[in-house]
Formats: sequence, structure tokens, C-alpha cells
Amino acid sequence: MSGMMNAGAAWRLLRTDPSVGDQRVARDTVKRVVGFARPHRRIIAVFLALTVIDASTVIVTPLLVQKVLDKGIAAGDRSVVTWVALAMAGFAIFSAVLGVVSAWLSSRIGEGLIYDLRTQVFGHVQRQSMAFFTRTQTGALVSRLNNDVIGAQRAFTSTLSTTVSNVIAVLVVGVTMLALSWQVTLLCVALFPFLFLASRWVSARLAGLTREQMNGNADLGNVMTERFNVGGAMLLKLFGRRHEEDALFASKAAVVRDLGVKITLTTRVFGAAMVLVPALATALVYGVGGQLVISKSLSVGTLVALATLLLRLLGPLQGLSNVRIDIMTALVSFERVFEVLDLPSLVQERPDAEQVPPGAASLEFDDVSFTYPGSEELSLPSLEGVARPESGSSGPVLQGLTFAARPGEMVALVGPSGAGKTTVTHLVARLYDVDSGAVLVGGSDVRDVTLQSIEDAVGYVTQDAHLFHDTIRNNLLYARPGVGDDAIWGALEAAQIATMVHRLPDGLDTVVGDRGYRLSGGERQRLAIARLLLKSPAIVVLDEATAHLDSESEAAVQRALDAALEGRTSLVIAHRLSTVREADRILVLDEGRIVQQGTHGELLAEGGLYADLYRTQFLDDSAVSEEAAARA
Ligand SMILES: Nc1ncnc2c1ncn2[C@@H]1O[C@H](COP(=O)(O)OP(=O)(O)OP(=O)(O)O)[C@@H](O)[C@H]1O
Repeated sequence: MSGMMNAGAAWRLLRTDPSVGDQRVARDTVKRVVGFARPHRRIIAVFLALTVIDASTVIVTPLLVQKVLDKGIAAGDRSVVTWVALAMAGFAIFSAVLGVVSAWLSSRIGEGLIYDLRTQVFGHVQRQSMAFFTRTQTGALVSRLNNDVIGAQRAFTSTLSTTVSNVIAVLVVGVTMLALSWQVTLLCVALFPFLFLASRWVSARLAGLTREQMNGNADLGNVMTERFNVGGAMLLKLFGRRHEEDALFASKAAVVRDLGVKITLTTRVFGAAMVLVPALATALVYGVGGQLVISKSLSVGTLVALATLLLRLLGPLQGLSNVRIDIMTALVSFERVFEVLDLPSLVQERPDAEQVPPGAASLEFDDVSFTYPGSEELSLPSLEGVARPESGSSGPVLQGLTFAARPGEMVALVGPSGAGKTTVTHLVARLYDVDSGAVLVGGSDVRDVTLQSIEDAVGYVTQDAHLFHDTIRNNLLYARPGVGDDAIWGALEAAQIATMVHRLPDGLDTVVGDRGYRLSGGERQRLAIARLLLKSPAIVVLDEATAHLDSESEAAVQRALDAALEGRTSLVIAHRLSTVREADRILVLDEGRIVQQGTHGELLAEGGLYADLYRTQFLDDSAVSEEAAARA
């Protein structure tokens, strides 16, 4: 921690973006930053005090050198030499201890701040509505936040301490040098503007290059994350795109390589200037100071002290010339984090929200219309260009939907692809809010009850049931933490998957793999059903996807579904003949409207869209024969 700027600090300084210095940061941001610092204020105060002590003691060694040369060596006084040498050693130990303590305090402040920001951001982001997650490239958001959180932390550790330390060092060293020899000091200082100009030029150029390199790296990262997950890797293989992918990756990696070379070269030019200016200034000190020593107006000790002090003035002076950019960079990082923290969720819980009535099992849609939120309702300016949200709204997806499911009833949704079936199911657990009309669970508008109670009342099995990369046990416990193995096996049994789990070498402790890819589609779906059974909600929403199941696992899934639906109110996106036959009511959706509703028999007799869907979607050969048998 000397006053001299270290290489790391110089490098960071060069990598910051000078254009940031021109940005305006809201006054509120500064206030909020202070708010974040408040819990750490005691440590910050001690840390700053140590920084001041450290910066003001940079003159100690040069002054001791002066003393040993003039009063010790030149005067032939051995005791002075001994004392000064001991003082030097003592001071070195003191500095080292100070350095360690300062680093410890600084990391406690920095890591504490990172912790505060991270936990707040995580809590806030996970409470965002689904619209946020469908519109934002979550990977980009995560990496952006990681960088910004670290940028913000830097404000409290390096930026704050280097600024304080630089100011003190410039004052103390400057005054000491002037006191030692104002003529030599002024001469040397005249050289510094050249160094500043060089560093300005290099930092502007380097900032541009660095930004390009970051984009290039982000591009590379995207290519890798998209291709190295199970889905991407599979697509790549199935389409035989190895060579094209190699070429694509190579071209992107080449951009990063070339930029890396340019950056090194530019940095080197700057490094040369960093070495050259102090070397020239030192030459000047000895050239001019040497003359003064010969004419006896300066002592040798003072000359050497001046030369040493000069080197300690350079770094702090240069650091101060960039202080505005440094501070703005940190504030901009804070602002980006705050922007995410300030983003309101499109689905808000009312302050006076109540619980869903106990045992609520009815479901009602009352004249519901819905449009997916557009980017104007949900935008994150700092992510534009990184995550590219689609623009504009898609127009109404559901219009004037009215239907009801009494407790224990099964309502089936059918309709062509894109008719809005999945969207209807999303509205039940308030993943989105309706534009007009109301969704009622147990007679309460879902907007009047707590999100937790609605999430508890409704259970989902979606088409591509998500499993965490964790053990089967932990995936199941997600639905109901703390239940014993008996309950888990009971649910697995009912979901027709117990035998398969028993056969696995690690049983319940088998890790399911990324997104559950180590399991077959049917197995994954049955695990999801077991998870639902453990949760045991009164209302079940499920998307029957059977396209990827063979007839055996389809039969198993069917039995599992029967268990899941038993005694519960259900809303089912139906793909099976048996489901539509059993449904108490079938809603036929087309372009976001209910065009027909009734039982299977009624709708078949009515003809129209249902009859068409029946022929194209539900009726396969076996069904034909079943129907024929039933009629006979
Ligand atoms: N997150 C979203 N943002 C904007 N539009 C969406 C979103 N999800 C779906 N849509 C649009 O809403 C319409 C209805 O989609 P939905 O998924 O509800 O249809 P579906 O009947 O379930 O279709 P499928 O049977 O093919 O699954 C489609 O036009 C779709 O493009």
C-alpha cells in the first residue's frame, strides 16, 4: 500500500471507460449508495484512518535516507547510522502490518457489500413475474449483475481508498519536496502534464478496445452456453453442424485474439511512458540537483530524498487525474444494480391480501381477456443490446373467456396450436395478471389473495416438467420440504415410478442430470406427478403431453394422472381421447376465444371445430376400434 500507484491499479485505470465521466448520475443514487455503506460505517472509518496514516508516512523512508546520508555517513557518525537503519527496519514492519490490516478491513467492507447487493438482487429478481423471465435473457442479466455488483464493491474499497490516499500523498510529498528544494520540485512537476496527456490518449483507445473485447468474450460465452447444454448439443449433433460450429467459434475467438494483441501493444506503449517520464524526471533531479550540491546549496542526502520522493508523487498525481472517471464508473455500476432493484413486478401482491379460503377447490374465469405484456411495460435499459427483448405487444391472446369448474370437476381444454390453452393455465396461479375480467379460486379473485396461498392451492404438471440438477429426493422435497421417505415412496408409487426408482443403484439419491435429461420423457413426467402428489393441492393444472411416450409409459403416465386428478378440481390441456371422454366439460378454444363447450358427446353431436379436432388429434386407430366396440 505505498502511495505509488501499483501496476494493477494502473491497469484498472486504463480499462475504465473515460466516456463514463460524462454521464450524469442521479443524486438519489449517491444517497442510496451512502445508505448501503451505513451498516459498514465503523469499519469504513477505521479503514480510512489507516489509509490516511499509510499515505502520510510515504515520506518517512526518503527522509530517513536523507538523514543517514547527511548526518550519518557524511558526518561519520556510526550511532546515527545504526539508529536510522533500525528506524527503517521498524518502519518497514509497521507498514507491512498496516498493509495486512487495511487489506483485511477493505475485504470485509467489499465482501459485505457484495453480499448485501447479491442477496437483495436475488430476492428481488425471483419475485418478478413470469413476463420478466420470458423477456429477459437471464444469463445476460446474471453476468451483468455479477460485474456490476463487483464494480459497486470497488467503489468502497479501491476507489475510496486510492482517492483518499492519493490526495494525502500528493499533499504530504508535494509539501515535503517543496520544503527540501522548491526549484527542483517545480522543474520536475513541469514534466507531468506530458505523462497525463499520454495516459489520456492511451486510456481512451484502450477503453474502446476493451469494450470490444468484452463484447467478443460475451459472444464466445453465448456460443458456448447455447451449445454445451444438453438441448443445444443434441441439436448440433442431429443437424450435423460440427464444421460450421467450429468455423463460427473460430471466427469469434479470432476477434478476441486480435483484440488481445492490440490491447497488449497499447498497454505496453503506456507502460513505456510510465517508465520514461519518471526516468526523465529523475535525470532532471540529478542534473539540476547535482549542480546545486556542487555549489553547496543542497546536501547529497536531500538530493537522494528528492529523487525518491519524486517517484512517490507520480502515481498519486496520475490517479487523481482519473478520479472522476473512477467514481463515475462505480456509481454507474450502482445505478445498474438499483435499476434492477427498482423494477416493479408486474404481478404485485396487495398489501391487504388475504389467504385463499381453506379447502378452496372451485375455479372460475369471468369474462377474462389477456395480452402478454410488451417490452414497454417491462424494460431494463441497461440490458438493451445485451438481452434483446422483442419489441411491441402481440395483441390479445385471450378474449372474453368465461367458464367454471366446481370442486372435483375436470375441465378439459382443447384447440389448435396457438389457440391460447397454455396461456389459460398460466392465469390460474397468477403467473400473469388479466387485462380485464377476473380469475377466481375458491370464490376469491386471485389478485385479492396472497401469492403464497394461491401457489399452495394450485399444482401444475407442465409439458416439459422442470427438474433441478439434484437428487430425486431433493427434487421431490421441493414440493413439501421435510416429509419422510415413506411419503416420498407413497407418491412415487401412485405416480407409477417407484419400481424404476428402486432399480436405480442410488435410488432416491440418484442425480437427475441437467434439467432431468438423464430420465426419459415419461419418467420425468411421472416424477413431476409424484412431486405434485406430495404437494397435494386442491386444484391441479396439467398439460398432458404424450407425443413422446410409447404406449407402455403412456399407460403408466395415464395411471399416474388418474391418481393426481382423483378427488381434485382440474384444468387439463387434453391430448388423449380418454381425458376428453371423462371431462365434465370441454372448452374448445380457437384464437383466444371459447368457440364451443360441453361434454364429449354433446360436442361431437354439435359438429364444428371439436368434431374436426376429434378426427385429427384424438382419434387414432385404436380409438376408432374402441369407439366401434362401444357402439356395437
Ligand atoms: N410469453 C409470451 N409472450 C408473448 N406471447 C406469447 C407468450 N407465450 C405465448 N404467446 C403467444 O400466445 C398465443 C397462445 O399461446 P399458447 O401457448 O397459449 O397456445 P397453446 O394453445 O397452448 O398452443 P400449443 O398447443 O401449441 O401449446 C400464441 O400466439 C403465442 O405466440
